[in-house]
Amino acid sequence: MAQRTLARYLTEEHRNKGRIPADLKFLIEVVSRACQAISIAIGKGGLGGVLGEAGSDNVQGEAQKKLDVLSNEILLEANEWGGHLAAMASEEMDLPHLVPNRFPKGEYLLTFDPLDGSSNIDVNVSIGTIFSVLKSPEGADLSTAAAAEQAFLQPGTAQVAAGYAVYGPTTLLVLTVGDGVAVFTLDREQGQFILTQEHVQIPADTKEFAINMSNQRFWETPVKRYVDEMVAGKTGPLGKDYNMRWVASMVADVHRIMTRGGIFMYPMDSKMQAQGGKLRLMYEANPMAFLVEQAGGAATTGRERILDIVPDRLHQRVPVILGSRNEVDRVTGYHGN
Ligand SMILES: O=P(O)(O)OC[C@H]1O[C@](O)(COP(=O)(O)O)[C@@H](O)[C@@H]1O
Ligand SMILES: [Mg+2]
Ligand SMILES: [Mg+2]
Repeated sequence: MAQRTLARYLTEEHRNKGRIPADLKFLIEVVSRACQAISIAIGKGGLGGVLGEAGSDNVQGEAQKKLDVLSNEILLEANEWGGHLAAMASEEMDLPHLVPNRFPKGEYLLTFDPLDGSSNIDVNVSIGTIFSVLKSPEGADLSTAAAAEQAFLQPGTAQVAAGYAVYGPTTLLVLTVGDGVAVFTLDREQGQFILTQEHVQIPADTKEFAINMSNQRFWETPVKRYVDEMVAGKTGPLGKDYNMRWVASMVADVHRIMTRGGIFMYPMDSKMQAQGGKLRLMYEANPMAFLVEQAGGAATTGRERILDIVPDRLHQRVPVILGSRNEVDRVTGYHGN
């Protein structure tokens, strides 16, 4: 049987199922080509001069790596002439980037974390790109970058597509257009993403959890209780032994959960109370929550469904608990919900 490329999958979603308009299909293809370019840059590593610090800070006060900056530029450049977008927003930019007037414009908004897992770049561990697509609201003020921020402030339920690329031993693109989750593997010789899995389902139960345990003393009581119970294993109230994994690249941790289940938590803690959490809503939590729900899992902050949050700013941070449904429900229940 002929290989199903990303382009073919998207054409089927457009033509046969009527799920996505042609514009969205082309936009996703452009994003996928940018991810291919990022994958190639990463593959060169020290030979390509892409490792190390950029010598600058982003809007969140985090030191940027060369690859954070390069990946951001690749995504901006690839998408601005594509003709399907009105504006883009990124972890690495204070304000939205408007598509310049010299290029054709479209009705979509794209947000991205160009390079996720920055602390893993220089140690050759899996990293990724996360993206989310929204529609620009009718009559949105896109006259200036500052005014455009408002157009992005839509809940995750408004996403029309979301995905991530994981740059690991293989480069994968994991995508949802609201019709389940599909996984594409980059065939480097062909320069194409090929469909390798469809209808991804996250098992409802798991024996594997992912959390940065070094924050334990800062967690709130419900998360402390839940992790204590998992660590107690067979001798505790959950009655089974758990294993722990923490890659420290959200993309890689979420991908493991997509593959074999598990629960991922970057919960609220007392160090982060003022900033609202660690992970960013618009380009980390929302796209991952959309993907996880489409794969039958659940995603909450502990207190509410992530996709229901109405953002009040572009770089808003939120606590994140996602993965196997029964485990997410359990710890969300411990928060009194
Ligand atoms: O260093 P920590 O506290 O383990 O945090 C790891 C988390 O931070 C992140 O790296 C944040 O993403 P960025 O690298 O895009 O800033 C997540 O991917 C990951 O889950
Ligand atoms: Mg990130
Ligand atoms: Mg990043």
